[in-house]
Amino acid sequence: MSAVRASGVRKCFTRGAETVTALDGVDLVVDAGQVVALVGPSGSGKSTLLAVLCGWEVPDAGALVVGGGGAPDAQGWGELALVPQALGLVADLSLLDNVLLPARLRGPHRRSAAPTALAGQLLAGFGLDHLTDRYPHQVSLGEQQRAAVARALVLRPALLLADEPTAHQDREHADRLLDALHDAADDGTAVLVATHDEVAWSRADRVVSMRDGQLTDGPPS
Ligand SMILES: Nc1ncnc2c1ncn2[C@@H]1O[C@H](COP(=O)(O)OP(=O)(O)OP(=O)(O)O)[C@@H](O)[C@H]1O
Repeated sequence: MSAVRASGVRKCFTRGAETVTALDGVDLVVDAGQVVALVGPSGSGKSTLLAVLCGWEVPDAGALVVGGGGAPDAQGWGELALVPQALGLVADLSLLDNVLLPARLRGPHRRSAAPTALAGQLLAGFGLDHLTDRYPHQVSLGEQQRAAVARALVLRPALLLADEPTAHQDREHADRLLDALHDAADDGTAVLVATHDEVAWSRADRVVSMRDGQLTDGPPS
């Protein structure tokens, strides 16, 4: 089952008299249980593609089906989760409360013990279990990034979009993050990860390459 089906997606930005074509007719399918690495040079359009897929940006043209259908920004955290490049942790919440936020927002009627247990496992696996009561500004950038990945995984979303999730990590922590993305895929999550990390490409089920807003299958030539 595909979690992303995009065809002919186009997105332009206007800066004064200049128009930037960030996405130029992008076709992409990501299936449940797959990890797809989205690679390409800085400025090629990777973050814009993730922004369109999560509903932060509206495409100018093309067809897009995310999850079970409907608008991307109408999907709950259980359907679509995001690790943005800027992380987006809530400054006034501890790391643990940040990670549990998707479960809280989902509402009490559907709350179960499962997210709490998974949050604990993720935080321990990412070496954050001694930092759970700290606020984001009291931990390192790499620790914040690992908390943001844990938050995105805590509901085992149908689709996970991750923008450079290993950018602030040493190799060992990066590998633990990649292990967690692949564990989620083994549980059925479709994972699309924009990355410059060649280990992430080598472990992905598929690599797609962006250049000047155009997407092709396979690693860059
Ligand atoms: N809001 C915006 N307004 C104007 N131009 C934008 C906007 N967002 C992105 N762009 C431009 O669109 C192009 C694609 O940017 P994007 O952020 O998608 O690249 P990227 O591949 O994710 O780069 P990086 O690897 O550096 O994160 C770039 O030329 C960028 O300057």
